[in-house]
Amino acid sequence: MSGKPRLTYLNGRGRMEPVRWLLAAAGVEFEEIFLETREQYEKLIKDGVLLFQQVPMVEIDGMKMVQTRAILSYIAAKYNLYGKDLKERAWIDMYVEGTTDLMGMIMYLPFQPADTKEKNLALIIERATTRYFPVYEKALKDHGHDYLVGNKLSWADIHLLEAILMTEECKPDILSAFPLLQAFKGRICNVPTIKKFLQPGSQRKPPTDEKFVAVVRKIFNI
Ligand SMILES: N[C@@H](CCC(=O)N[C@@H](CS)C(=O)NCC(=O)O)C(=O)O
Repeated sequence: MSGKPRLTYLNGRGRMEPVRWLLAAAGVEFEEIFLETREQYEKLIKDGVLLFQQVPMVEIDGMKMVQTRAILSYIAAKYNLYGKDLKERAWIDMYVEGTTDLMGMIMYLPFQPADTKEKNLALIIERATTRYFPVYEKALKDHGHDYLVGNKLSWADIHLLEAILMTEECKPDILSAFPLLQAFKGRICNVPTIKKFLQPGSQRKPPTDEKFVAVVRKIFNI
C-alpha cells in the first residue's frame, strides 16, 4: 500500500463524499476503490472487511474504518480541523450535524418516487432557508471571524461549503437572503486545497443521477 488513505465505496457521492471533501481540504492524497457489482460488496462482507457489513470503508493508519461520522472525526482530529479544545469541538460537532441533516435530505432525493420528489425538494429548500442557513449566517455575524469556529478553518466550514454547493444544485439562488454565507462561500472556495478540489478532474463526484441510483440499488439490493 502507498501509505495514502484508501477509500472503498461506489463511484458516486453518497456517504463518502464528505470524506473526500475533508481529505482534499486537508491536502491529503487518497486512493479509491469503486464497488461496481454486488459480488464485490459480498466478497468484502465474506472476507470480514466491513465491521457492520456497510460502506463507506476507509483504510487509514492501519485501520479499516467504517461509520461515516467516526471516519470524519478521525480525519478532522488528525489533520487539525477539529478545534483547539473541547468546547470548539462541541460547536464543530453541532454545526456538522446540522449540515449532515440537510445534506442527508438532499442525498435521499434521487432515490424517492417521482410523485414525492417535488414535495421533498420544496421541503429541502424550506429547511435550508428557514432552519439551517439562518443559524450559520447568525454564527458568522455574531462570531465576526472568517470561519464558523475559532479563527481557523475547521471541519465545520468544509462541511458547510459542501452543503451550500449541494443546496445550490437544488436552487441556484438559495443564498440570496444570506450575504454573510455568500461571502463565506467565496472565501472557503478560495482555500487553495479546496479550490483545487473544485476544479474539473478532481476526485469530487458529480450530483447523483439515475445511472448511479441504479448501481446503488443493484449493489445493495434495494
Ligand atoms: N451508519 C453508517 C451507515 C452506512 C450505510 O448505510 N451504508 C450503505 C451504503 S451508503 C450500506 O452499506 N448499505 C448496505 C446495508 O446497510 O446493508 C454510516 O454512517 O456509515
